[in-house]
Amino acid sequence: MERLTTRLALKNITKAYPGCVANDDISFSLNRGEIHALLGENGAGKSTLMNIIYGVVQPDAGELFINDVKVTINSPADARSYGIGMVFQHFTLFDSMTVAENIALALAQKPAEVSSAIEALRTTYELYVEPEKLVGTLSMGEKQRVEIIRCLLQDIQILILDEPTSVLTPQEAEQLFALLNTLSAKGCAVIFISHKLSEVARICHSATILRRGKVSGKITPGQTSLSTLTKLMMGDQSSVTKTECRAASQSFLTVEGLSTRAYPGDDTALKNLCFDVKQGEILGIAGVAGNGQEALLSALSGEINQYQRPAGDIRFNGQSVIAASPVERRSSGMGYVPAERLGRGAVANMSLVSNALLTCYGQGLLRYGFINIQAVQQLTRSIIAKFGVRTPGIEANANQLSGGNLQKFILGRELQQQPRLLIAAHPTWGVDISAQQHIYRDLLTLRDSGCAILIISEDTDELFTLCDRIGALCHGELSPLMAANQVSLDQLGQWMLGEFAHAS
Ligand SMILES: Nc1ncnc2c1ncn2[C@@H]1O[C@H](COP(=O)(O)OP(=O)(O)OP(=O)(O)O)[C@@H](O)[C@H]1O
Repeated sequence: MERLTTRLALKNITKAYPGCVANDDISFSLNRGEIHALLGENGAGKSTLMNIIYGVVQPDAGELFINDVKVTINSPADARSYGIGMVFQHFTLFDSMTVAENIALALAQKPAEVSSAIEALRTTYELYVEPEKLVGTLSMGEKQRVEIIRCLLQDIQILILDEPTSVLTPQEAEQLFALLNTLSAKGCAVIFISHKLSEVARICHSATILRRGKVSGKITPGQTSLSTLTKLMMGDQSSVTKTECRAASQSFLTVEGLSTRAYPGDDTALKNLCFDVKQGEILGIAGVAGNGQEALLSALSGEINQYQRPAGDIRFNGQSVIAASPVERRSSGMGYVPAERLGRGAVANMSLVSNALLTCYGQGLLRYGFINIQAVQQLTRSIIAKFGVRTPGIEANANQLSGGNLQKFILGRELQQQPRLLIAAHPTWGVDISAQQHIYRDLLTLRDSGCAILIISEDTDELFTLCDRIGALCHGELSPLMAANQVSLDQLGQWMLGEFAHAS
């Protein structure tokens, strides 16, 4: 008998962690075909609530109902048996297997059976990825489609998407919106977590706003203006207007003929990259993840092993640093915000105090080889206060912070050091609008104080808001770099897809 999930309801859900109540008496409901946005500042409790619905986290109190019958969801497998599927921000696919093999694993079927099921979805939803393609060769948009296909083939009727557009080109985001409308028309409900209010207003029928673990409002996005929506979430905010760039003629970062080799499991190799970043300007490099961004970040930061040393040259203020260690590069004035927050940007099971010390040790925190612990604690408190990091305290471990709050901490730690060159990957990834505007202002102030800033990001809105010059990386090659006000969103999207003249 076909199972049909037509209504999900949560009543009085509460979940506490040491030092914080992540979900405080939350009630929420979702009907067949509804696209429902879940909004809220960083640490508001969105991921916790979705993890409860998907069976990853158990609530301390409260009840879940499917079609008005009380249920307990103990695991993701339980959730899927009730027709609930989730696509996480970080995809859960095996790169070395084909699309059909990946899906077959989840369905316990043969890849050939899956291939014909994929064909069937093509006609119903205009949703298709070639079953024989290796997942490692797919774009982020295609990988996301594979995740959605996998959900639909498991008869999912409630689809949870966690910040789904943060990894897509503008063109891929449009395709996703069209798919969500089709899914909704066919009765599938969607929970859409996003910090981008314009897309919420465009595609969502309803929205729940969380603030500090509680429901602070329920609204109809299409009938609510963007400014009202922002105020409901954050209170009054003025958005950042980019000031005129007064870049010096002198370059701080010069990259010449930078090429890397690709090793199995590594990001795409870089092919003969040439560019510079001047003091007092922000250069933005767009691109869909996996097109060489990781290789470029590693080459610039020096976080690379000696066998992977790139060809070509990198100079900071005229001095070659191609053979310099990350520590030496930092002492020449480099600040660095890597894409990966846990593991690269911060050590997961170390306290915020220890994580602050990791890169700020040069700020007078060490004397005769001893750590001045009071000074480190004071610095940590000041980063937390200045960047509005929500945490139970300075001794909390990095992995106890919500994604957005950890991002604020890592960026704050680097900005606090007043670098002369800042290399930042996706600086406001997962950060709420209030914090985002705060970070934009800080980056522009840093630029105006003469810092050279390189931003590598998938978020084109962010790049257009901040950058003075802009370009894109695709298959390890760099597009032309042009003044941001001379480049249209469409043009940047084409560059992100590799449509530009290639360097010989
Ligand atoms: N495993 C955990 N241990 C301790 N505290 C946690 C844990 N997971 C979440 N929290 C805390 O619960 C609160 C809510 O976090 P959650 O990740 O649900 O927020 P969010 O709204 O998804 O935030 P973001 O937009 O930054 O991803 C935060 O204060 C966070 O620090």
